[in-house]
Amino acid sequence: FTVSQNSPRTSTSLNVWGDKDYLIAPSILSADFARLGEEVDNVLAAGADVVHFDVMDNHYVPNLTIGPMVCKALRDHGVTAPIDVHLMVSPVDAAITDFIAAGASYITFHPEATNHVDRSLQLIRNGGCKAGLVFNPATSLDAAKYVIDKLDIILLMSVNPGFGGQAFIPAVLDKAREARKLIDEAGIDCRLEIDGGVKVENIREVAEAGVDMMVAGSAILKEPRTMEAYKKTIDAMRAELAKVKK
Ligand SMILES: O=C(CO)[C@H](O)[C@H](O)COP(=O)(O)O
Repeated sequence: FTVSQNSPRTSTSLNVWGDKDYLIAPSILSADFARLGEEVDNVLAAGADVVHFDVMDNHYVPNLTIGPMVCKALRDHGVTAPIDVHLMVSPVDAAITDFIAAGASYITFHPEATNHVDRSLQLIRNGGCKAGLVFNPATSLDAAKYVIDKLDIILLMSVNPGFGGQAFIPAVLDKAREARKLIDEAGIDCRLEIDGGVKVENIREVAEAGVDMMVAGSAILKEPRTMEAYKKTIDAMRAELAKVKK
């Protein structure tokens, strides 16, 4: 993968970045890893915009998942949709470099996982990817203020990172409103993403707090694991999003 293929300004990701009010990004943390390619094909055929890819190192978070080889395997499998890599690793720069080479489209990391937030954001953008910071439920947005011109994504964790299937933490809705204000006042082209416990039942409330990129793992990728079942959930999410008051 060349940098230009990954560039948000030249790749297929352009169409799902600016043209849609809301992006739905199923988290493959909840996929059947024994048939990952098929699962990703099915969830994209069902209408997902983005593939959310959770990288956990058993150090920054208490779980161990997947790395750049799996990202490259999805590209080799034929996945052309944006791959949204959420790094739950420390340190971050080596992983950033590896994921750029592996075909990532967006890369986000936690500010407390690196000593050099500004430099790591530049590393991502210089690699042609969208760059973002991730904030845990109890972490303030302060770091975002100092690098706001280098952010394409602010990702709010609405669970403590490490595991899928946890309950949504409602206090994050206030933080979403704060982040939306920050983005709007800065006048930047920045998505506000949320991750953790998002379901058909709460997606509208999340959107009304200003979020425009929805990660959902266990709400979408579950039994019976068919394209039709995934489509039913994604369609129901979009129907809720269509009711959002602007
Ligand atoms: O980053 C994550 C956990 O750290 C997952 O993406 C997140 O939890 C999504 O799973 P679910 O929608 O089941 O809560």
